[in-house]
Amino acid sequence: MLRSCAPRLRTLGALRGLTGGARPAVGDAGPALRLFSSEKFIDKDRSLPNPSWSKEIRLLFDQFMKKCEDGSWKRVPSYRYISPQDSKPTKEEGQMSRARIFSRSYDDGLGFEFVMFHNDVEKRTVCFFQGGPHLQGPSGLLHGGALATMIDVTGGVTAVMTGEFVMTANLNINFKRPIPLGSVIVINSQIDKVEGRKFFVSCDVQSVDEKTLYSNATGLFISLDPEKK
Ligand SMILES: CCCCCCCC/C=C\CCCCCCCC(=O)SCCNC(=O)CCNC(=O)[C@H](O)C(C)(C)COP(=O)(O)OP(=O)(O)OC[C@H]1O[C@@H](n2cnc3c(N)ncnc32)[C@H](O)[C@@H]1OP(=O)(O)O
Repeated sequence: MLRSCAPRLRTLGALRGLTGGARPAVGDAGPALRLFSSEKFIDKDRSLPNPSWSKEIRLLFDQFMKKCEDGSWKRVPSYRYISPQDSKPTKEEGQMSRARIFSRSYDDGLGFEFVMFHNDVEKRTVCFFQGGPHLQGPSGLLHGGALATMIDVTGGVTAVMTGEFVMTANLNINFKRPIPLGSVIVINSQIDKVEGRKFFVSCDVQSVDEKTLYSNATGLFISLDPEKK
């Protein structure tokens, strides 16, 4: 039993390691950005343009990279693998060493293509997302679970950027309009309230021209209690 839990514990160790040991102060985005430090990952940064990106998402990427120049916005790096911990894995744990972050588990263009930008002063994150062909739900439309994943990740990043490592406790999603597969959508997420370890986040999902509200959502993210290892 303990053995079968080992890979999970190791992953949790890796995740806890993201905070670098000390718990950074809420509101300090410097340490928060270091949660995404490439030292912890064995992979290239996947939130940069690749040939599968449409013109539309590239344009949005370029616009926001410009906004990063004065430091008000920061691009959030994103990786596929977390660096393996310590010793050589056993055979059964070896399988786990192939673990990928779900939202980065597809090859370029087939699944979740996205980039996020965070504004620390406004405590909000914007995500530009292009859902690939392997994310189909109803014919020609994006699967609701794929959208839920992106809402979860965007909300989670918004909370994580305060400097805490959080887990999702609750998500409530209203699916208002279907999303054409392959289209680019904009997910805006902000922190509405912080109560102790609880981060209340809201999200809306819109078309690029802001004419269509595809979805709105609220989420509760809870930072891990150091007393409850
Ligand atoms: C994790 C992978 C991420 C990989 C990325 C790494 C690199 C990039 C870095 C960063 C990106 C961020 C993007 C992440 C996006 C993906 C996130 C996920 O998929 S997370 C997996 C799904 N979620 C779970 O599996 C949680 C399972 N649940 C738990 O583990 C616990 O329930 C937990 C930690 C959420 C809370 O447990 P407690 O023991 O610490 O806290 P208690 O004492 O139960 O609750 C504290 C307060 O919160 C309320 N609370 C707890 N759960 C609630 C709920 N569901 N609804 C409402 N209130 C709730 C309680 O009533 C309590 O409130 P009162 O302090 O008394 O006022």
